[in-house]
Amino acid sequence: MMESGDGLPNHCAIATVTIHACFVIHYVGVVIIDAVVQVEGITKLYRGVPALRDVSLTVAPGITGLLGPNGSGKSTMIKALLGLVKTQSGAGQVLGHTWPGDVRQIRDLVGYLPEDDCYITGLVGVESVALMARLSGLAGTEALRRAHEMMDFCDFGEERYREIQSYSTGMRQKLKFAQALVHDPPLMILDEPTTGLDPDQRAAMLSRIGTLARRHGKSVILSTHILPDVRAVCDNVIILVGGTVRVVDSLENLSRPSSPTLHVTTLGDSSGLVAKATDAGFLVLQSDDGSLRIEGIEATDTERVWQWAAETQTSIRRMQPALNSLDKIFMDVAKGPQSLLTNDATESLNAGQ
Ligand SMILES: Nc1ncnc2c1ncn2[C@@H]1O[C@H](COP(=O)(O)OP(=O)(O)OP(=O)(O)O)[C@@H](O)[C@H]1O
Repeated sequence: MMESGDGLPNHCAIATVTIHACFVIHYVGVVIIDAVVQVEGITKLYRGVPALRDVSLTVAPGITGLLGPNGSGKSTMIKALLGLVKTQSGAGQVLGHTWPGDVRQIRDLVGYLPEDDCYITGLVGVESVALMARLSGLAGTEALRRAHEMMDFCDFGEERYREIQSYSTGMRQKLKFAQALVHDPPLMILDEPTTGLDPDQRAAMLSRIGTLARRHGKSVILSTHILPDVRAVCDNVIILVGGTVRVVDSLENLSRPSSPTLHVTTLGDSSGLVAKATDAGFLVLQSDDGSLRIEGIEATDTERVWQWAAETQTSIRRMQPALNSLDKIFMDVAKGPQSLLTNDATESLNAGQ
């Protein structure tokens, strides 16, 4: 079997191209991106207590970060989409299938990595992945071949022949990932896939997620508390708080400051530069680490900053357009009033309908 250069076999690439074609409709000169998930009015009560309150959301193709404080309803939302919990209300579509009516077909098209461990004691790693392949309809030899391919993609060596009970946390996360991917689904729903991973393993996991989305056209819903992971790979962000959707927007939109701002890191004293920028009418904020945010100045206007630095003998180490901090957005949203931010992904989808 030929490979596509990143450990995934070519049939995987072909399948995802085909799937992608189903979700991107070309009209003359206009590309309308269809939604991967579009649901409305989902309410889920656990013994009368709401975990999801009239949730409506649209997930565009690409990688979407699903964020929220503990208990905000992320896992319940995922389980609801997969029909693993029954909801009191809600309707919509997932990958073009009616939700919740066609939930069995939907499950066939989704690779789910649950938050908790899920394996059968006594099996070795590759047997466990092959079992998942067989459960999703592949015949014995093909299931085993595919399981090995997925284990290669997840950087398993000889450990694939060890019993899973002996696996480290990182290996168990990789195993769940291989299990979720083995049937080549167009949509992956990953619940905390990097929890418990060391920095190298975490980077490798994020790189795999990026590869699946960018090279193989898969869509990913990534539920996580780790905001740098969202910054690293996500295109869009959904924030749930108290069972309601507070934000659905692209990461690019959320990151863009309300006015153009430069982030400048200097070596040593920067007071001269601060004075020059302030005299020129710009608001300058100094961070705890000593770096500066010069607000109101366009990224194309860096010449002026270099000039001020030269005039005040300030050494600039780095200068780049400033981004809003995802941590701050998250904290503001989590503690703030009902603030539904606009959703450029949803708007572009709605505009095309
Ligand atoms: N099986 C259950 N029975 C009763 N209540 C539940 C059950 N599962 C979840 N809940 C409650 O529903 C709410 C949402 O929980 P959920 O696990 O969906 O949140 P979460 O955002 O995934 O949390 P975390 O980030 O901690 O995993 C919480 O108040 C939780 O206690």
